[in-house]
Amino acid sequence: MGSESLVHVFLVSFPGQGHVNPLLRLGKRLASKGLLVTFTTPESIGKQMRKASGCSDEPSPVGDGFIRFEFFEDGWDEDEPRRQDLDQYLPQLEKVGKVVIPQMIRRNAERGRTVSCLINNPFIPWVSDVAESLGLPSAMLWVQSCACFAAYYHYYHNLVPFPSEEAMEIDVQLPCMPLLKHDEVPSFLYPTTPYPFLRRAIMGQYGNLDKPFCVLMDTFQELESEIIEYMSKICPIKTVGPLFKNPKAPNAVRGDFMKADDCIGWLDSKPPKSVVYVSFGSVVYLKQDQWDEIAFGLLNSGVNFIWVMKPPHKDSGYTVLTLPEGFLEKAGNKGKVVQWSPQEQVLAHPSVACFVTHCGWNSTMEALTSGMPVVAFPQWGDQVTDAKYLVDVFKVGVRMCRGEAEDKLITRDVVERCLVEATVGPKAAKMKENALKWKATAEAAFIEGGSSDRNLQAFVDEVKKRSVGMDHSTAGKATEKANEIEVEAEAVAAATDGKED
Ligand SMILES: O=c1ccn([C@@H]2O[C@H](COP(=O)(O)OP(=O)(O)O)[C@@H](O)[C@H]2O)c(=O)[nH]1
Ligand SMILES: O=C(O[C@@H]1O[C@H](CO)[C@@H](O)[C@H](O)[C@H]1O)c1ccc(O)c(O)c1
Repeated sequence: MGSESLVHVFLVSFPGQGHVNPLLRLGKRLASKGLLVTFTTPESIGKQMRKASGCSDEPSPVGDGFIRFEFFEDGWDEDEPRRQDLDQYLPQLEKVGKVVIPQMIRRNAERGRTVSCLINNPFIPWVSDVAESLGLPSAMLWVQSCACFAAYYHYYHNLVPFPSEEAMEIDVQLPCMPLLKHDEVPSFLYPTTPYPFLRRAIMGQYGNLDKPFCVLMDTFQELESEIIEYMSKICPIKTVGPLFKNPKAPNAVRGDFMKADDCIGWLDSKPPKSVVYVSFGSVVYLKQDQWDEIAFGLLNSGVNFIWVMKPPHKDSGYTVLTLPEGFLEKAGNKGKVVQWSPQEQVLAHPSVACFVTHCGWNSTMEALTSGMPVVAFPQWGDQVTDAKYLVDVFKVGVRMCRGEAEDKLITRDVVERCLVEATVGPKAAKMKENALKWKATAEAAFIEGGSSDRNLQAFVDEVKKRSVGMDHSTAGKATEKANEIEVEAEAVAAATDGKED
């Protein structure tokens, strides 16, 4: 069957690696169940994805369906530095996205690929407005834990007290969740957060929560059972994780912004469970003095290690981190420093003993699903909550710090102690045992007939059912609305021309 006769879903992603990965993984899962999937995000990232991962606008077969990429211009010059400032970039994305996404949908309809459903991830809640204005069904993929989803929900609706300027250090008790200390609540909710624009973006999603007919989540029933059950009574949640595992679609289609350095051969040469993998994801940058302490902690512990040292974006304002003098020589063949790693493969490698992680939700799910114990080094956002769960609830981790808000230098001795605790002795063995249990539970969830697979199938069936009503007249209505939006946008642009920067 050609791709054009398939039901078509259109995925719109916030341009961050930790957002693109889960949405693209969802896309591959949907494609493997027989849908045509178009994945879009701004061209500035599309350009990187094309170069590093070969993403193309031609449909690639995935299982019973297809996936293709179609990027959009965000209205700014190629090297516009304001893209690194989300306070400015998020409103720009909304302004442009509300015009160009309907145009893309109309073009697709004209080419025989009528869109039946729009799916977005958080930070770009306006996609639900676009869907509504076009009369299209929509869904949202929540890319963090259900625990964080619940925390934001209770904050948005003012259901329990959260830390405030008057009471900064209060603990937070949410239903069906362990007591969160003040610094274990997603840090965008702290009154002092340096990222209020991300709180605004997430709150925008909650303001729009009545629009998607389904909230998909990259978690699984058995991992967060009580809170999932609780929140499912309030929102139309479907857990579909871990999304990074796709039995029917191997890794051919990927969305990395940077090509991964090869380190698998090096790992092959190391004994089983002898390597510590260190990565802080795609957005966290530590300070130089902290970097130095980690470097000495790694050397002093004597472990083998792979350390990801990604270069900062030129407009990010971060200075390039350096390694202490003579570090690489002292580490010799015990250590490998890379700019970007093939993380899924690294976590699955038998030589890797543990993962020093910033606890982003993707890294958390990938570690749990790979049976990999962690050393938790959270910084901000959901990471501080994920660290709490990894250590105290899932019992697969040692805590190395409490987050950026604490503003505390973690010394080389603490780094060394945590690395030893996570790799040798009875505590390490117990954490590994727990991690392997989570791996087995995760596998049972995503294989055919498992809880996540059933939810995903139910979602696909619902999208197909809703698409039946979407005959030519509905497609025509979408085209008409897209035309109206375009005309309105042109009028606004003409009226404001020259008045803006
Ligand atoms: O060297 C690296 C570092 C990270 N990742 C991937 O990048 C994503 C990072 O997402 P996460 O939510 O953990 O953190 P973020 O980067 O969003 O802070 C995960 O899927 C990782 O597997 C990777 O492939 N190579
Ligand atoms: O929030 C940003 O990225 C990460 O997203 C993950 C999924 O929500 C999350 O688990 C992880 O902790 C986050 O680091 C993000 C923030 C700012 C920015 O400029 C980005 O490009 C991404």
